[in-house]
Amino acid sequence: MAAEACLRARKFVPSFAVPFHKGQHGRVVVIGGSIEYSGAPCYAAMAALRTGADLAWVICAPEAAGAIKAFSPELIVIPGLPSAEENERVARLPAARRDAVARLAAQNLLGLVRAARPSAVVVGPGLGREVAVQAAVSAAIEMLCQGGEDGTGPAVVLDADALWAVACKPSIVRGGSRVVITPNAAEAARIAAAAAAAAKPEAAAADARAAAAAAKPGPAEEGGALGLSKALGGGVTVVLKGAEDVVARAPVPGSAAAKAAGADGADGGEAFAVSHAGSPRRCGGQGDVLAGALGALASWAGDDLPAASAAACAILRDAARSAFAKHRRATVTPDILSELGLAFERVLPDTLGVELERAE
Ligand SMILES: NC(=O)C1=CN([C@@H]2O[C@H](COP(=O)(O)OP(=O)(O)OC[C@H]3O[C@@H](n4cnc5c(N)ncnc54)[C@H](OP(=O)(O)O)[C@@H]3O)[C@@H](O)[C@H]2O)[C@@H](O)CC1
Ligand SMILES: Nc1ncnc2c1ncn2[C@@H]1O[C@H](COP(=O)(O)OP(=O)(O)OP(=O)(O)O)[C@@H](O)[C@H]1O
Repeated sequence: MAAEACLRARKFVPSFAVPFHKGQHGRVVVIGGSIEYSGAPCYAAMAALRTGADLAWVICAPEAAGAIKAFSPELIVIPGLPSAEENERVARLPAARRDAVARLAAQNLLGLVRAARPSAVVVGPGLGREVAVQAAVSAAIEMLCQGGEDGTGPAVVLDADALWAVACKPSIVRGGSRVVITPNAAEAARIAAAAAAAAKPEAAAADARAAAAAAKPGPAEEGGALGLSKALGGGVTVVLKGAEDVVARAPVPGSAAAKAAGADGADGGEAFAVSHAGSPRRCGGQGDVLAGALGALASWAGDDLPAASAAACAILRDAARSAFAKHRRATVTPDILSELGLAFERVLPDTLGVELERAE
Protein backbone atom coordinates (compact mmCIF):
# COMPACT_ATOMS: atom_id res chain seq x y z
CA MET A 1 0.00 0.00 0.00
CA ALA A 2 2.83 2.42 0.81
CA ALA A 3 4.45 1.52 -2.52
CA GLU A 4 1.14 2.17 -4.30
CA ALA A 5 0.83 5.54 -2.49
CA CYS A 6 4.37 6.48 -3.63
CA LEU A 7 3.36 5.63 -7.22
CA ARG A 8 0.44 8.05 -6.81
CA ALA A 9 2.86 10.69 -5.47
CA ARG A 10 5.13 10.35 -8.51
CA LYS A 11 2.24 11.56 -10.67
CA PHE A 12 1.83 14.89 -8.87
CA VAL A 13 5.49 15.86 -8.41
CA PRO A 14 6.06 18.87 -10.70
CA SER A 15 8.57 18.28 -13.48
CA PHE A 16 11.45 20.62 -14.38
CA ALA A 17 10.74 19.95 -18.07
CA VAL A 18 8.04 22.61 -18.14
CA PRO A 19 9.04 26.28 -17.71
CA PHE A 20 7.85 27.79 -14.44
CA HIS A 21 8.59 30.83 -12.35
CA LYS A 22 9.77 31.19 -8.76
CA GLY A 23 7.04 30.12 -6.38
CA GLN A 24 5.13 27.81 -8.72
CA HIS A 25 6.81 24.71 -7.25
CA GLY A 26 5.67 25.60 -3.74
CA ARG A 27 5.49 28.40 -1.20
CA VAL A 28 5.67 26.92 2.28
CA VAL A 29 5.01 28.90 5.45
CA VAL A 30 6.21 27.43 8.77
CA ILE A 31 4.59 28.85 11.91
CA GLY A 32 6.86 28.08 14.87
CA GLY A 33 10.06 29.02 16.65
CA SER A 34 10.44 30.33 20.18
CA ILE A 35 13.29 31.42 22.40
CA GLU A 36 13.78 27.78 23.56
CA TYR A 37 13.37 26.10 20.19
CA SER A 38 14.85 27.96 17.25
CA GLY A 39 16.21 24.87 15.44
CA ALA A 40 12.90 23.08 14.82
CA PRO A 41 11.33 25.67 12.44
CA CYS A 42 14.65 25.97 10.56
CA TYR A 43 14.72 22.20 10.00
CA ALA A 44 11.11 22.23 8.78
CA ALA A 45 11.54 25.21 6.44
CA MET A 46 14.86 23.96 5.04
CA ALA A 47 13.31 20.50 4.51
CA ALA A 48 10.53 22.12 2.45
CA LEU A 49 13.17 23.85 0.28
CA ARG A 50 15.34 20.71 0.01
CA THR A 51 12.28 18.72 -1.09
CA GLY A 52 11.66 21.16 -3.94
CA ALA A 53 9.56 24.09 -2.70
CA ASP A 54 10.78 27.41 -4.15
CA LEU A 55 10.22 29.68 -1.16
CA ALA A 56 9.97 29.17 2.60
CA TRP A 57 8.85 31.55 5.32
CA VAL A 58 9.13 31.18 9.08
CA ILE A 59 6.66 33.13 11.22
CA CYS A 60 8.15 33.02 14.70
CA ALA A 61 8.38 34.68 18.12
CA PRO A 62 10.29 37.98 17.91
CA GLU A 63 12.94 36.63 20.31
CA ALA A 64 13.74 33.73 17.94
CA ALA A 65 13.93 35.72 14.69
CA GLY A 66 17.66 36.54 14.88
CA ALA A 67 18.68 32.93 15.52
CA ILE A 68 16.45 31.67 12.69
CA LYS A 69 17.77 34.26 10.23
CA ALA A 70 21.32 33.27 11.20
CA PHE A 71 20.59 29.59 10.46
CA SER A 72 20.16 30.24 6.73
CA PRO A 73 19.74 33.21 4.40
CA GLU A 74 17.35 31.02 2.38
CA LEU A 75 14.64 31.57 4.98
CA ILE A 76 12.25 34.54 4.94
CA VAL A 77 11.74 35.31 8.62
CA ILE A 78 8.76 37.22 10.03
CA PRO A 79 8.56 37.88 13.80
CA GLY A 80 4.74 37.53 13.83
CA LEU A 81 3.98 35.42 16.93
CA PRO A 82 3.28 36.95 20.37
CA SER A 83 6.43 38.00 22.24
CA ALA A 84 7.47 36.76 25.71
CA GLU A 85 6.17 40.04 27.14
CA GLU A 86 2.81 39.54 25.39
CA ASN A 87 2.63 35.97 26.75
CA GLU A 88 3.10 37.26 30.30
CA ARG A 89 0.46 39.96 29.82
CA VAL A 90 -2.10 37.57 28.31
CA ALA A 91 -1.51 34.93 31.00
CA ARG A 92 -2.76 37.48 33.59
CA LEU A 93 -6.00 38.29 31.69
CA PRO A 94 -9.40 36.77 32.59
CA ALA A 95 -10.42 33.94 30.21
CA ALA A 96 -13.06 35.91 28.25
CA ARG A 97 -10.67 38.80 27.58
CA ARG A 98 -7.96 36.30 26.63
CA ASP A 99 -10.23 34.84 23.91
CA ALA A 100 -10.78 38.29 22.37
CA VAL A 101 -7.02 38.97 22.36
CA ALA A 102 -6.42 35.53 20.82
CA ARG A 103 -8.89 36.16 17.99
CA LEU A 104 -7.17 39.45 17.15
CA ALA A 105 -3.72 37.81 17.26
CA ALA A 106 -5.02 34.99 15.03
CA GLN A 107 -6.32 37.52 12.48
CA ASN A 108 -2.92 39.25 12.45
CA LEU A 109 -1.19 35.90 12.04
CA LEU A 110 -3.47 34.88 9.17
CA GLY A 111 -2.83 38.24 7.50
CA LEU A 112 0.90 37.44 7.50
CA VAL A 113 0.22 33.91 6.22
CA ARG A 114 -2.03 35.15 3.39
CA ALA A 115 0.54 37.76 2.33
CA ALA A 116 2.92 34.88 1.51
CA ARG A 117 0.23 33.23 -0.73
CA PRO A 118 1.26 29.80 0.58
CA SER A 119 0.69 26.46 -1.10
CA ALA A 120 1.13 24.82 2.33
CA VAL A 121 1.32 25.92 5.95
CA VAL A 122 3.25 23.84 8.49
CA VAL A 123 2.30 24.75 12.05
CA GLY A 124 4.06 23.69 15.25
CA PRO A 125 7.83 23.07 15.08
CA GLY A 126 9.39 24.86 18.05
CA LEU A 127 6.20 26.83 18.69
CA GLY A 128 6.16 26.25 22.45
CA ARG A 129 3.13 26.14 24.71
CA GLU A 130 2.93 29.69 26.08
CA VAL A 131 -0.64 30.88 26.63
CA ALA A 132 -0.83 33.71 24.09
CA VAL A 133 0.98 31.74 21.38
CA GLN A 134 -1.25 28.68 21.85
CA ALA A 135 -4.44 30.73 21.91
CA ALA A 136 -3.56 32.64 18.74
CA VAL A 137 -2.36 29.56 16.88
CA SER A 138 -5.37 27.48 17.94
CA ALA A 139 -7.75 30.10 16.50
CA ALA A 140 -5.61 30.41 13.35
CA ILE A 141 -5.58 26.61 12.83
CA GLU A 142 -9.36 26.54 13.11
CA MET A 143 -9.65 29.16 10.36
CA LEU A 144 -6.97 27.54 8.16
CA CYS A 145 -8.66 24.13 8.41
CA GLN A 146 -11.87 25.58 6.98
CA GLY A 147 -9.88 26.03 3.73
CA GLY A 148 -10.74 29.66 2.97
CA GLU A 149 -13.94 31.10 1.49
CA ASP A 150 -13.79 29.04 -1.73
CA GLY A 151 -12.32 25.92 -0.10
CA THR A 152 -9.06 26.27 -2.05
CA GLY A 153 -6.79 27.32 0.79
CA PRO A 154 -3.31 25.89 1.38
CA ALA A 155 -2.65 22.37 2.64
CA VAL A 156 -2.17 22.41 6.42
CA VAL A 157 0.41 20.23 8.25
CA LEU A 158 0.14 20.20 12.05
CA ASP A 159 3.15 18.97 14.03
CA ALA A 160 4.77 19.24 17.48
CA ASP A 161 3.20 22.01 19.61
CA ALA A 162 0.35 22.60 17.12
CA LEU A 163 -0.71 19.10 18.20
CA TRP A 164 -0.88 20.41 21.77
CA ALA A 165 -3.47 22.92 20.48
CA VAL A 166 -5.37 20.05 18.81
CA ALA A 167 -5.28 18.05 22.06
CA CYS A 168 -6.64 21.05 23.98
CA LYS A 169 -9.50 21.51 21.48
CA PRO A 170 -9.87 18.64 18.94
CA SER A 171 -12.73 20.42 17.12
CA ILE A 172 -10.27 22.93 15.54
CA VAL A 173 -9.43 20.40 12.80
CA ARG A 174 -13.00 19.17 12.25
CA GLY A 175 -14.03 19.29 8.59
CA GLY A 176 -10.46 19.90 7.43
CA SER A 177 -10.06 17.90 4.23
CA ARG A 178 -6.57 19.20 3.33
CA VAL A 179 -5.12 18.74 6.80
CA VAL A 180 -2.40 16.32 7.95
CA ILE A 181 -1.43 15.76 11.59
CA THR A 182 1.95 14.14 12.32
CA PRO A 183 1.88 12.92 15.95
CA ASN A 184 4.58 10.83 17.64
CA ALA A 185 3.31 8.24 20.14
CA ALA A 186 3.00 10.77 22.97
CA GLU A 187 1.15 13.34 20.85
CA ALA A 188 -1.20 10.68 19.40
CA ALA A 189 -2.11 9.46 22.89
CA ARG A 190 -2.97 13.03 24.00
CA ILE A 191 -5.17 13.74 20.96
CA ALA A 192 -6.95 10.37 21.17
CA ALA A 193 -7.72 10.88 24.87
CA ALA A 194 -8.90 14.46 24.30
CA ALA A 195 -11.10 13.50 21.31
CA ALA A 196 -12.73 10.72 23.36
CA ALA A 197 -13.36 13.11 26.27
CA ALA A 198 -14.72 15.84 23.99
CA ALA A 199 -17.14 13.38 22.34
CA LYS A 200 -18.97 12.69 25.61
CA PRO A 201 -22.34 14.46 26.00
CA GLU A 202 -22.04 17.76 27.91
CA ALA A 203 -18.23 17.64 27.80
CA ALA A 204 -16.64 20.93 28.82
CA ALA A 205 -13.59 22.41 27.08
CA ALA A 206 -11.51 21.64 30.18
CA ASP A 207 -12.34 17.89 29.91
CA ALA A 208 -10.35 17.50 26.68
CA ARG A 209 -7.38 19.36 28.18
CA ALA A 210 -7.45 17.25 31.36
CA ALA A 211 -7.69 13.99 29.38
CA ALA A 212 -4.80 15.08 27.12
CA ALA A 213 -2.60 15.97 30.09
CA ALA A 214 -3.20 12.55 31.72
CA ALA A 215 -2.66 10.49 28.52
CA LYS A 216 0.21 8.01 28.27
CA PRO A 217 1.67 6.75 24.95
CA GLY A 218 0.51 3.25 24.00
CA PRO A 219 1.41 0.87 21.18
CA ALA A 220 1.10 2.50 17.75
CA GLU A 221 -0.81 0.02 15.63
CA GLU A 222 -2.58 0.56 12.29
CA GLY A 223 -6.05 0.88 13.88
CA GLY A 224 -4.65 3.71 16.00
CA ALA A 225 -4.04 6.10 13.11
CA LEU A 226 -7.33 5.32 11.34
CA GLY A 227 -9.17 5.48 14.65
CA LEU A 228 -7.62 8.86 15.35
CA SER A 229 -8.70 10.23 11.96
CA LYS A 230 -12.21 8.92 12.63
CA ALA A 231 -12.27 10.41 16.15
CA LEU A 232 -11.37 13.80 14.66
CA GLY A 233 -14.42 13.64 12.37
CA GLY A 234 -12.76 12.05 9.31
CA GLY A 235 -11.10 13.81 6.38
CA VAL A 236 -7.95 14.55 8.37
CA THR A 237 -4.88 12.53 7.31
CA VAL A 238 -2.97 11.10 10.28
CA VAL A 239 0.74 10.21 10.16
CA LEU A 240 1.49 8.24 13.32
CA LYS A 241 5.29 8.27 13.57
CA GLY A 242 7.33 5.43 15.05
CA ALA A 243 9.49 2.42 14.22
CA GLU A 244 7.19 2.25 11.23
CA ASP A 245 5.05 5.22 10.27
CA VAL A 246 1.32 4.59 9.86
CA VAL A 247 -0.62 6.81 7.45
CA ALA A 248 -4.43 6.83 7.59
CA ARG A 249 -7.46 8.84 6.55
CA ALA A 250 -11.04 7.99 7.53
CA PRO A 251 -13.90 9.29 5.38
CA VAL A 252 -16.11 12.13 6.61
CA PRO A 253 -19.45 10.58 7.70
CA GLY A 254 -22.12 11.20 5.07
CA SER A 255 -19.54 11.91 2.32
CA ALA A 256 -19.58 10.02 -1.00
CA ALA A 257 -16.52 8.03 0.16
CA ALA A 258 -18.26 7.01 3.40
CA LYS A 259 -21.46 6.02 1.55
CA ALA A 260 -19.50 3.94 -0.99
CA ALA A 261 -17.61 2.18 1.82
CA GLY A 262 -20.83 1.65 3.81
CA ALA A 263 -22.42 -0.09 0.81
CA ASP A 264 -19.66 -2.70 1.11
CA GLY A 265 -20.34 -3.11 4.81
CA ALA A 266 -16.95 -1.53 5.63
CA ASP A 267 -16.06 1.61 7.54
CA GLY A 268 -13.90 2.78 4.65
CA GLY A 269 -10.83 4.94 4.66
CA GLU A 270 -7.25 4.15 3.93
CA ALA A 271 -4.52 2.95 6.31
CA PHE A 272 -1.05 1.62 5.60
CA ALA A 273 2.37 1.37 7.16
CA VAL A 274 5.56 2.94 5.75
CA SER A 275 8.39 0.66 6.82
CA HIS A 276 11.09 1.93 4.44
CA ALA A 277 14.51 1.37 6.09
CA GLY A 278 15.47 4.34 8.29
CA SER A 279 18.18 5.22 10.77
CA PRO A 280 18.72 3.79 14.26
CA ARG A 281 19.86 7.25 15.41
CA ARG A 282 17.08 9.19 17.19
CA CYS A 283 18.53 12.70 17.26
CA GLY A 284 15.90 15.42 17.78
CA GLY A 285 14.54 17.27 14.77
CA GLN A 286 13.68 14.38 12.43
CA GLY A 287 9.97 15.01 12.96
CA ASP A 288 10.54 18.64 11.97
CA VAL A 289 12.24 17.52 8.74
CA LEU A 290 9.31 15.20 8.02
CA ALA A 291 6.80 18.04 8.57
CA GLY A 292 8.68 20.40 6.22
CA ALA A 293 9.16 17.79 3.48
CA LEU A 294 5.46 17.01 3.78
CA GLY A 295 4.71 20.72 3.38
CA ALA A 296 6.39 20.67 -0.04
CA LEU A 297 4.74 17.40 -1.14
CA ALA A 298 1.32 18.48 0.14
CA SER A 299 1.65 21.64 -2.00
CA TRP A 300 1.50 19.46 -5.09
CA ALA A 301 -0.82 16.68 -3.90
CA GLY A 302 -4.27 18.25 -4.25
CA ASP A 303 -6.55 16.04 -2.19
CA ASP A 304 -4.18 13.04 -2.11
CA LEU A 305 -2.56 13.85 1.22
CA PRO A 306 -2.13 10.16 2.19
CA ALA A 307 0.15 9.76 -0.87
CA ALA A 308 2.08 12.94 0.00
CA SER A 309 2.45 11.64 3.56
CA ALA A 310 3.69 8.20 2.50
CA ALA A 311 6.26 9.77 0.19
CA ALA A 312 7.44 12.23 2.86
CA CYS A 313 7.89 9.43 5.44
CA ALA A 314 9.80 7.23 3.00
CA ILE A 315 12.03 10.14 1.88
CA LEU A 316 12.83 11.17 5.48
CA ARG A 317 13.65 7.57 6.44
CA ASP A 318 15.82 7.09 3.33
CA ALA A 319 17.68 10.37 3.95
CA ALA A 320 18.22 9.47 7.62
CA ARG A 321 19.60 6.06 6.62
CA SER A 322 22.06 7.68 4.16
CA ALA A 323 23.14 10.26 6.74
CA PHE A 324 23.73 7.52 9.31
CA ALA A 325 25.80 5.50 6.82
CA LYS A 326 28.15 8.51 6.49
CA HIS A 327 28.18 10.00 9.98
CA ARG A 328 27.28 7.03 12.23
CA ARG A 329 26.84 8.11 15.86
CA ALA A 330 27.78 11.69 14.95
CA THR A 331 24.67 12.07 12.73
CA VAL A 332 22.69 15.25 13.45
CA THR A 333 19.60 16.59 11.73
CA PRO A 334 21.38 18.96 9.28
CA ASP A 335 23.16 15.85 7.90
CA ILE A 336 19.72 14.43 7.10
CA LEU A 337 18.66 17.66 5.39
CA SER A 338 21.66 17.35 3.04
CA GLU A 339 20.52 13.87 1.94
CA LEU A 340 16.93 14.80 1.04
CA GLY A 341 17.51 15.47 -2.68
CA LEU A 342 18.98 12.08 -3.54
CA ALA A 343 16.60 10.31 -1.14
CA PHE A 344 13.71 11.92 -3.04
CA GLU A 345 14.94 10.42 -6.31
CA ARG A 346 15.38 6.96 -4.80
CA VAL A 347 11.85 6.99 -3.38
CA LEU A 348 10.17 8.79 -6.30
CA PRO A 349 12.40 7.97 -9.33
CA ASP A 350 12.13 9.68 -12.72
CA THR A 351 10.46 12.81 -11.38
CA LEU A 352 13.07 15.41 -12.44
CA GLY A 353 11.85 15.54 -16.05
CA VAL A 354 15.28 16.61 -17.37
CA GLU A 355 18.44 14.73 -18.34
CA LEU A 356 21.48 15.54 -16.20
CA GLU A 357 24.92 16.04 -17.73
CA ARG A 358 27.14 13.19 -16.54
CA ALA A 359 30.38 14.15 -14.78
CA GLU A 360 33.43 12.79 -16.67
N1 LIG B 1 16.52 21.82 18.03
C1 LIG B 1 15.24 22.15 18.25
O1 LIG B 1 14.87 23.33 18.26
C2 LIG B 1 14.25 21.06 18.48
C3 LIG B 1 13.01 21.40 18.98
N2 LIG B 1 12.02 20.51 19.15
C4 LIG B 1 10.75 21.06 19.63
O2 LIG B 1 10.60 20.74 20.99
C5 LIG B 1 9.23 20.94 21.34
C6 LIG B 1 8.74 19.78 22.18
O3 LIG B 1 8.77 18.59 21.40
P1 LIG B 1 8.85 17.16 22.07
O4 LIG B 1 8.78 16.15 20.96
O5 LIG B 1 10.03 17.09 22.97
O6 LIG B 1 7.54 17.16 22.97
P2 LIG B 1 6.62 16.00 23.41
O7 LIG B 1 5.82 15.48 22.26
O8 LIG B 1 5.84 16.47 24.58
O9 LIG B 1 7.60 14.83 23.80
C7 LIG B 1 8.14 14.80 25.04
C8 LIG B 1 7.39 13.75 25.85
O10 LIG B 1 6.82 12.74 25.03
C9 LIG B 1 7.45 11.47 25.22
N3 LIG B 1 7.77 10.90 23.90
C10 LIG B 1 8.26 11.56 22.83
N4 LIG B 1 8.39 10.73 21.78
C11 LIG B 1 7.95 9.52 22.21
C12 LIG B 1 7.82 8.26 21.56
N5 LIG B 1 8.17 8.09 20.26
N6 LIG B 1 7.35 7.24 22.30
C13 LIG B 1 6.98 7.41 23.59
N7 LIG B 1 7.09 8.59 24.24
C14 LIG B 1 7.56 9.63 23.56
C15 LIG B 1 8.66 11.78 26.04
O11 LIG B 1 8.87 10.67 26.88
P3 LIG B 1 10.20 10.49 27.83
O12 LIG B 1 11.35 10.99 27.02
O13 LIG B 1 9.94 11.31 29.04
O14 LIG B 1 10.22 9.04 28.06
C16 LIG B 1 8.28 13.04 26.77
O15 LIG B 1 7.51 12.72 27.92
C17 LIG B 1 8.47 21.06 20.00
O16 LIG B 1 8.23 22.43 19.74
C18 LIG B 1 9.48 20.55 19.01
O17 LIG B 1 9.26 21.06 17.70
C19 LIG B 1 12.17 19.14 18.72
O18 LIG B 1 11.63 19.10 17.44
C20 LIG B 1 13.62 18.68 18.75
C21 LIG B 1 14.57 19.65 18.11
N1 LIG C 1 12.24 3.64 15.97
C1 LIG C 1 12.39 4.23 14.78
N2 LIG C 1 13.08 3.65 13.78
C2 LIG C 1 13.25 4.24 12.57
N3 LIG C 1 12.74 5.44 12.27
C3 LIG C 1 12.03 6.07 13.20
C4 LIG C 1 11.82 5.51 14.52
N4 LIG C 1 11.09 6.39 15.25
C5 LIG C 1 10.87 7.43 14.43
N5 LIG C 1 11.43 7.24 13.22
C6 LIG C 1 11.43 8.16 12.06
O1 LIG C 1 11.71 9.48 12.47
C7 LIG C 1 10.63 10.33 12.10
C8 LIG C 1 10.40 11.30 13.22
O2 LIG C 1 9.83 10.60 14.32
P1 LIG C 1 10.03 11.05 15.82
O3 LIG C 1 9.26 10.08 16.66
O4 LIG C 1 11.48 11.26 16.07
O5 LIG C 1 9.27 12.45 15.75
P2 LIG C 1 9.28 13.65 16.76
O6 LIG C 1 9.37 13.16 18.16
O7 LIG C 1 8.13 14.50 16.39
O8 LIG C 1 10.62 14.39 16.32
P3 LIG C 1 11.23 15.81 16.75
O9 LIG C 1 12.53 15.47 17.38
O10 LIG C 1 11.37 16.55 15.46
O11 LIG C 1 10.25 16.47 17.69
C9 LIG C 1 9.44 9.41 11.82
O12 LIG C 1 8.64 9.85 10.77
C10 LIG C 1 10.09 8.11 11.44
O13 LIG C 1 10.22 8.04 10.04
